[in-house]
Amino acid sequence: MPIVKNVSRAVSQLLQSSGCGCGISIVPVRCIGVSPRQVASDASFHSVSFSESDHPRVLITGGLGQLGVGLAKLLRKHFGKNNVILSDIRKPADSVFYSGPFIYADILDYKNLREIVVNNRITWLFHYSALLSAVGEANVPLARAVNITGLHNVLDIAAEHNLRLFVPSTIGAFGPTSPRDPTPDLCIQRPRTIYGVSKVHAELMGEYYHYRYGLDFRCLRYPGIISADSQPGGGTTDYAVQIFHDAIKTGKFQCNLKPDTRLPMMYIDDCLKATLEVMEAPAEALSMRTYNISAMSFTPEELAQEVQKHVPELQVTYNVDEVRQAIADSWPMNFDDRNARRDWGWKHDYDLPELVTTMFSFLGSDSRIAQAN
Ligand SMILES: NC(=O)C1=CN([C@@H]2O[C@H](COP(=O)(O)OP(=O)(O)OC[C@H]3O[C@@H](n4cnc5c(N)ncnc54)[C@H](O)[C@@H]3O)[C@@H](O)[C@H]2O)C=CC1
Ligand SMILES: CC(=O)[C@H](N)C(=O)O
Repeated sequence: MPIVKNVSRAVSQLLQSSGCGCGISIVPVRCIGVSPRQVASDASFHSVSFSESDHPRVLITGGLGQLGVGLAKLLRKHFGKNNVILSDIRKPADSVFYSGPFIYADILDYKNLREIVVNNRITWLFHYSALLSAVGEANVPLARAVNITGLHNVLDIAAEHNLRLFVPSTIGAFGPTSPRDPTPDLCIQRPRTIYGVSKVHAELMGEYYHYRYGLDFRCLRYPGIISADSQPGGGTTDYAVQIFHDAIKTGKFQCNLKPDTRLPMMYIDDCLKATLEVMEAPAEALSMRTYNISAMSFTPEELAQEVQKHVPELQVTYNVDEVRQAIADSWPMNFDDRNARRDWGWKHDYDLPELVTTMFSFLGSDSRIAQAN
């Protein structure tokens, strides 16, 4: 197990430091055996270790989930196919495997992860591995391991190798005692899921490593993300993806949340655009290291009405899943993202009507049950 040495020295340095991460001589990040991993004082933390003319060398962890393949595609367009490595513990589909570099990476295996970062000269890391809200509640020990222990591994490797690190957080990082309409960046965060607790932990640890060790940590709190060509991984907002597939395949959709459950949502292109933009933003522009981002907010009933404009025959019924409903009832209804808009120019492209039109054009309206009949 990892041991943090020199605790008293580290604490006294922390208490003496101004909080900007400057002026710290040697910081033990994590020590194993006789090979302490250290971050030297003269490391250039706020700029990544590639020259301006070079592209970053990117690693995406947990890249085979709902968001990772799309992120790899976007980043490869910007930085070149071979500069972006997708990784996961699952076997990739042929289309993913042959679209660019893929590697096995278990974030719980510290040495393997470090080897990948070193051998591939990684400079930017997007840490997407996680267990989402509903699957997390179904397996708390695994969620704790992946979302918390895995994050610790990633943070230490990022600090040790001077990486720019992106870790997504979520609307799920808030709880029933947070202001819910709207939810600002800074407020009470007392989530009631292991997913939420682990994400608050990630926000705080990332910011702590930033102020304490100078780690270039960047974090966005994503709303529920809606995508056409990738499936959600077991969250509370999954219904908002499933409705499109069911509308097309069967013309019937059974929703597991109540019709009036309002949650912030976003189309995947906006989410990935924001992720790249915050990673490219100059450090001076970032007054914070964790930002809410927002695009739209709707209830299942409102989404169904918009979907019915495209599939008028769609029948929607409600069979509430108590676990998901309790989670959704504790989450923000609207997200206040004014800081992201002011600091680095965040602006979404998709509201509800554009989202629904885009989803149907992706999924192919020809195959709609309504038309097939
Ligand atoms: N999809 C959404 O609506 C939202 C996602 N996020 C965050 O964005 C990130 C990506 O989300 P999704 O792609 O939707 O998640 P997902 O659940 O679809 O994919 C997560 C991936 O992590 C991988 N994974 C699990 N254990 C691992 C391990 N030990 N080592 C390496 N990989 C492991 C899984 O195999 C899976 O492919 C997550 O951190 C999630 O919390 C935040 C808010 C909303
Ligand atoms: C909003 C999220 O973080 C995710 N989609 C979930 O529902 O767990």
